[in-house]
Amino acid sequence: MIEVKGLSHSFRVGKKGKETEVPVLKELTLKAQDEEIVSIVGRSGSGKSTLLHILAGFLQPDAGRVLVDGTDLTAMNEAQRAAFRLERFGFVFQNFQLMPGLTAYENIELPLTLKGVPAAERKRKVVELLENTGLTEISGHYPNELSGGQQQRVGIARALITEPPVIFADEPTGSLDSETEQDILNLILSLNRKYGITFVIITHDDEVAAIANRQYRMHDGELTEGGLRHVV
Ligand SMILES: Nc1ncnc2c1ncn2[C@@H]1O[C@H](COP(=O)(O)OP(=O)(O)OP(=O)(O)O)[C@@H](O)[C@H]1O
Repeated sequence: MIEVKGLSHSFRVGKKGKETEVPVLKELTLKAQDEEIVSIVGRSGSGKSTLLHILAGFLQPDAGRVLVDGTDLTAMNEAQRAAFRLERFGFVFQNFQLMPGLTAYENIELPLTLKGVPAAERKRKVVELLENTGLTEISGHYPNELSGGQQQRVGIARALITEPPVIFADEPTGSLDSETEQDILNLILSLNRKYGITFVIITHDDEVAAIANRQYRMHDGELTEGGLRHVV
């Protein structure tokens, strides 16, 4: 479970000596229970990316706490946060961020190789995940030989391969047409059900936000909880 309490952050902007403080996050409270899909919807500039960077431990807030299963991320130093992130969090990006020189298979395998997982275990895991994400047939293709939707499937599989309990997705369908968007949202829903992974989705799109069990709305750095979707 992720719990955010009293989270505030400002950026100092402008010329040296003449900087001004711009408050970006104002006393936020947020909760993401295990196995939930949580969405944070808001306009450009409302502070969503700043919040995501703090939740994932890339940025230290001015005030407040981020508790992940009771462990306070904000009390850790940078190295501790990086190690924690590697173990616990996966990331999905709007522009996929696949390695262009690696095939779909190799892109998905890469996090396991970096973790030092033995070859036989890597193969078993990648083959299984390729099947579960519908990618087996295109596993030998390079990113530029794939559609946007296929590239995002590979991006999602790569985030999943190390089995993190939480995946942060920053505008995961922002580069896709509406039909492909639906396809990727269905994949996220099915992976959430199958593996019990918590997804935290940042978006400006109300339709994307609507797949979440718990929906937050960000407006000028303030966050309000906008209702629960009851899954049947
Ligand atoms: N490193 C920074 N230094 C100064 N100001 C920043 C910095 N990062 C973000 N900001 C400012 O903080 C505010 C919120 O930005 P943020 O990127 O969090 O919004 P967002 O909702 O994610 O927008 P978008 O959807 O366009 O990515 C903006 O006014 C932005 O200019």
